[in-house]
Amino acid sequence: MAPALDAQEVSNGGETLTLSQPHHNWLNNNASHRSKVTVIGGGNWGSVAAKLIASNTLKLTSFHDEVRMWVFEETLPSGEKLTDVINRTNENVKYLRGIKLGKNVVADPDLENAVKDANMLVFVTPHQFMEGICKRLVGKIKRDTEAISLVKGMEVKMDGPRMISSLISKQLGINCSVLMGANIANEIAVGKFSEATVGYRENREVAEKWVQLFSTPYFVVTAVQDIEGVELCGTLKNVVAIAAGFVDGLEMGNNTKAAIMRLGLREMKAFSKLLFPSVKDSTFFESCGVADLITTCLGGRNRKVAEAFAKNGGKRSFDELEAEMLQGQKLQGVSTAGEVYEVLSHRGWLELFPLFSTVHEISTGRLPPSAIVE
Ligand SMILES: NC(=O)C1=CN([C@@H]2O[C@H](COP(=O)(O)OP(=O)(O)OC[C@H]3O[C@@H](n4cnc5c(N)ncnc54)[C@H](O)[C@@H]3O)[C@@H](O)[C@H]2O)C=CC1
Ligand SMILES: O=C(CO)COP(=O)(O)O
Repeated sequence: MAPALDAQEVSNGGETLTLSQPHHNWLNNNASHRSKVTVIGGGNWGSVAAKLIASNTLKLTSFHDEVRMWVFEETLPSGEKLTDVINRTNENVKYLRGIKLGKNVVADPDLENAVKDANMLVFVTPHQFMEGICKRLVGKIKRDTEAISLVKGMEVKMDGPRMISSLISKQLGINCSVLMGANIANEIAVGKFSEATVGYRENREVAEKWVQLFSTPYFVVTAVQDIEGVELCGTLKNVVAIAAGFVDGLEMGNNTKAAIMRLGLREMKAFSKLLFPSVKDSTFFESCGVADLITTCLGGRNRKVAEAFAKNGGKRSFDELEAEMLQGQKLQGVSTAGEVYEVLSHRGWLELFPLFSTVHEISTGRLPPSAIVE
């Protein structure tokens, strides 16, 4: 979390705001104090996030135009490097083919170089890579940096579950907000309307700066002071989406799928509140809650691969189906189900969460897909 240094009062359109020193620079439109944004992750959602941000940094004087995007380097079948192709064509041909990112997006394969001038970091990679990325960034981040995590997932350690925003905050010593919502990346990439929720811990000014950076007429962002609630919604709905995919694969129909979504929402809420009693009921009615649950259970990648898993009677593994169907994109629901299961069994809560635990047991082959409705 950013240290609360000497509080200052500044005037903002007649309203007096009290700001801590690290955030003061953000309100200063002087070119030397413009905020510089780096997106860490160049996958499907990472590329769309960079595109949204880059359309705004060109218009808003409080940001540098250029948006750096750290891309995990890979060699394409043509023999070219992915970052070279992105910088030459302005397209992420592997993860978001056919969409121009904006000329001010610069792909960078060097993580340290990508963050060296930034004071706003947007984390958006599959959650399993976040621990390694954070380790590489220790000591490389500017002091007054603010972060936001778009990553849906969590970690489980010996001392219990840890949300990705806390991993970032603790490892890097910076404040981290989250942005989650009903956000299927391919739809936003072509300008179809959607909403999103920023979750923040304390500082409303910081949250508003993130809202400003992401908002477009077709991407409407709202901020709520419930970081754990927002992040747990985004994380747990992926487990429910796996269950919805099983139901689709078994051709059980819409009523059954709606029942799965209802039970899933109930378990999402119960689990979140058991872990963090401060989580607010109202958060489940924001885009990050019920709306993300619905869109992912209808049109997400977790649903799609789980449908194929159930159609194959569980005989082909998720890893195999993921590699074949998503071509490098990653599922989060199967590993999240495993992480949730670990928390549930460790705390003796398995019986309280039949949907979450059954998803894990089916995904690991201990139960058949039909167990989802038993
Ligand atoms: N795609 C979507 O529609 C949405 C995704 N999200 C969330 O955003 C996060 C990122 O998702 P996407 O951008 O879609 O990623 P993705 O599913 O496209 O994953 C591929 C990314 O992983 C990277 N990668 C592969 N191996 C790596 C390694 N060893 N180290 C670091 N990176 C590596 C690839 O370079 C690529 O950037 C996930 O938590 C996801 O749940 C959230 C909302 C929408
Ligand atoms: O999080 C998402 C939409 O908000 C995307 O979900 P999938 O990873 O299942 O595609």
